Amino acid sequence: MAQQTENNRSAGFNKVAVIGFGLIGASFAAALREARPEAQLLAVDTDVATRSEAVSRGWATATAAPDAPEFRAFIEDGCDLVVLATPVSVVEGYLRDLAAWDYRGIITDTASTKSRIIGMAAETLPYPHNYVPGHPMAGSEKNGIKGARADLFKGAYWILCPDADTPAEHFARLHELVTSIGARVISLPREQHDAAVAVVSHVPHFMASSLVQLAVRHAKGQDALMRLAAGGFKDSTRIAAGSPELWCGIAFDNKDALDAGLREMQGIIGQFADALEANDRATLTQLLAESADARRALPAAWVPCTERLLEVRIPMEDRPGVVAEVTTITSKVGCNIQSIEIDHVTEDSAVLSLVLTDEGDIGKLSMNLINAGFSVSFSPLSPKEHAHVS
Ligand SMILES: NC(=O)C1=CN([C@@H]2O[C@H](COP(=O)(O)OP(=O)(O)OC[C@H]3O[C@@H](n4cnc5c(N)ncnc54)[C@H](O)[C@@H]3O)[C@@H](O)[C@H]2O)C=CC1
Ligand SMILES: O=C(O)C(=O)Cc1ccc(O)cc1
Repeated sequence: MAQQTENNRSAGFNKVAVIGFGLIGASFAAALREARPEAQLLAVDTDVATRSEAVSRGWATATAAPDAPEFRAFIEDGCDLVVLATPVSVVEGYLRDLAAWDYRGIITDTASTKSRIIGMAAETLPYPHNYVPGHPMAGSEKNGIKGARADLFKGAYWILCPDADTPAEHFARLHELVTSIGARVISLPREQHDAAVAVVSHVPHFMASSLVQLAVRHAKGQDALMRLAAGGFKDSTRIAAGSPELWCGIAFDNKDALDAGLREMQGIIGQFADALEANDRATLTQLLAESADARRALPAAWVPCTERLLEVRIPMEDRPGVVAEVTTITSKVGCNIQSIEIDHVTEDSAVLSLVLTDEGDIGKLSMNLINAGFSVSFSPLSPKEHAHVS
């Protein structure tokens, strides 16, 4: 275990380029600088003021304009992680640069939609398996480095989308990185990502924006109306203040799922309106009660539990895609992977070792893994036994 832990520590990233140093890129960099102060961090951004603020805040060890020779030199001289945190519309040029410079390190991104960027990466990158799509499910209505904070991702979910070609070590390293900045990883199949976030992030944004539209239309000629907007209105519309350009880009990158979600919402609003029109109190109460129950059941802020840990060991001889399959099954049943290690047994066989916190349905996890053809062994682990957790 001591050797294993040592290996995992040395697997931390030492030279990281963050491209796009706005709300998300700069917040990630700030968190990484706290978690791993010894790592070099290059901030790449088109905006001069952003670059100078990146250094003055201590969130980058160096900066470069996209066309500066320092950027290429950093990539070619041992950069081991590139994080793409620009709007998706400008990502393609960077993928081309990385391909032209024969970059062989890991690439991830933070984009709110995945299908377009995944398509570009598959077409452009010579080593597409080195690209592991990512998406932090945290942010804010502010944009740019001015809105960035080192604690933005604390307690947040961070989606990773490995696939059958993703090397187990890449996933393990990114998992360690994401957990080191206080976020928790959810593994999601690539093809499910955009439809899933349409429902929980993109449709809600447009609903918030619609609510504000409604109020603005009624406020015309009624000066006091907006001042009456109380807590409830503010709670449900905060995100509507987000960047229109960013959200227009997200909408068109996820056009079909967003369109379907908005039309479904029209139907749901219609159900409320119909019940009201029909004086149907029972239906109206029923709809409200269903929503209230589901809203109350949302988990409170997540605090990692490291008291009762469980180790799951899964042999992975000659089988591609084990990490994607196993981590997706784990996320699906609500279990949380605290850390992930690969113990190499022989040259072509290894054991995937997951340490789980005591969340989710372990019974279901075991059943689903066995049904998927894995042989699994579970054993309880005390925090002391698992040095990597602390
Ligand atoms: N805003 C949010 O709450 C969240 C955003 N995201 C995603 O993260 C990505 C970044 O979003 P934000 O940080 O919110 O945007 P932002 O607008 O705050 O930052 C974008 C940064 O990229 C820079 N930039 C623009 N074009 C560039 C180029 N060609 N080369 C280099 N830098 C360039 C801008 O100067 C700015 O500093 C987007 O893909 C977004 O969908 C993901 C989760 C949450
Ligand atoms: O501001 C908030 O609370 C958000 O939910 C922000 C957000 C915006 C875009 C994403 O892709 C993910 C999260």
